Amino acid sequence: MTELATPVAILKQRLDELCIEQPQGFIRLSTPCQIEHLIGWLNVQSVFPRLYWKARELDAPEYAMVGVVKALDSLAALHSDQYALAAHPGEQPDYFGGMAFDPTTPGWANFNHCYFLLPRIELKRCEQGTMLSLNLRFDDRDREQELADAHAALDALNPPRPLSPLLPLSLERNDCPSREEWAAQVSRVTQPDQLCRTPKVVLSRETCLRSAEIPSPWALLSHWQAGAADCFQLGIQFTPHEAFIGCPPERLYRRKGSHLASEALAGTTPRGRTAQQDGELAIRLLSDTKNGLENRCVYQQLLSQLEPLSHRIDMGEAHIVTLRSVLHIRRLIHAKLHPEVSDRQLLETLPPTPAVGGVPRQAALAFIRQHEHHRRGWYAGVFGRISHASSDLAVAIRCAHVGKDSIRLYAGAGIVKGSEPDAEWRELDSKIADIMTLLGMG
Ligand SMILES: C=C(O[C@@H]1C=C(C(=O)O)C=C[C@H]1O)C(=O)O
Ligand SMILES: [Mg+2]
Repeated sequence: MTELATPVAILKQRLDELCIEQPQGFIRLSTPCQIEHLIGWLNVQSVFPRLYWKARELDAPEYAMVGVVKALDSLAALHSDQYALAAHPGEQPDYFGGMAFDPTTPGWANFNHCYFLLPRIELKRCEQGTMLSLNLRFDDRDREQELADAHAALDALNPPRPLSPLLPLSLERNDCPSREEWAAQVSRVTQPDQLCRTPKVVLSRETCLRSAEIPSPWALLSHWQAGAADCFQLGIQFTPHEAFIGCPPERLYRRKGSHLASEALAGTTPRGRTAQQDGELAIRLLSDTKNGLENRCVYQQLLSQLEPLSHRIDMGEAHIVTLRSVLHIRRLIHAKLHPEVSDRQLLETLPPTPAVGGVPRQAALAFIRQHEHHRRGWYAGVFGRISHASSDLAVAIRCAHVGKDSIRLYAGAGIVKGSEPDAEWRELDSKIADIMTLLGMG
């Protein structure tokens, strides 16, 4: 018996026992399992979608899932699905997925603007070990069909295999916008009359790397995450030849009951070569006017949006977050939400934050729609886990779209008074440096 065969056999037996009962609502059948490397397991599954999620705390559980019990393509549908299941007593499910940056513009092929799924098969690894779960529901479908689908999902599971190493690639790079176009866009935003209308616009770049041989997105994510332990780690794949992966450092929010944690993460400098240089750069970053303004735009908007939703809001001091290639300024925000505030309301209100859009929001988005020529798709959107009891969502930056013959890397920079095109271009490069190094292009 392999590390998968026994747990699958146990779940099948539990499923057969379930047939005799009269199950209602949502049911999760779980059993311990020996699988250690979740991404390696995900890489060999044949069912889509495949999804991976880990929050940025070092002890956060890791989730890998395949297939769907139900997929929701709007926040309204997600909200009513949660509401329907909450009518049945017992456990409530976790939903996973994300949203595009701007639903009013064309997105990526095969990526809905909004997509959250209740997974069919879920592997969850935490400090106590790994659990394999089979999810089912009986409130909105034919019982026999649901049992048959669940059986088929177990039958389709493949045992894990080690991921292949990343081989050196020959990649051709193309930036959109080009360096010259970028300089023109930055100059436009920093014109005094434009700054009066939009004090901050986050401009972005798509770096397209082409090659005849593209590595598995899961192998890429596995190597990427090894150097990004203190970041969120995510991946979603709807079809065999395209996936969205990333290791974002930024939290949109985490909600536990009515306690909300959010943050303003904005203001950047590339890392130094020594700890002493990093220390000096950190002091300079915290006192820098341009970077301070980038951060202030984010927290001011978050505070004003959270104000009507909360009893109480607290914000911490500005501090430095040290990542592998960059330093950022961050301020943590905590709020006690009014009891009726839902994830739907939070997700309809907070994104896109000025960390990825700008201020004022609508004018900044209008500028981006007019001047950016690439499709952001799910880059700078939202990605994470939602449940009745708690939710955790990342701002989907430091991400890549992995296609059949290309890897598209995305990076943005907050353009404000004092931004200079060359320095902001270097900032974009420092934000993709981790993945570029992995690809042998560092
Ligand atoms: C937009 C991105 O990052 C945002 C922009 C930052 C900046 O300009 O200093 C820093 C962190 C994020 O707020 C990105 O990484 O793509
Ligand atoms: Mg910046």
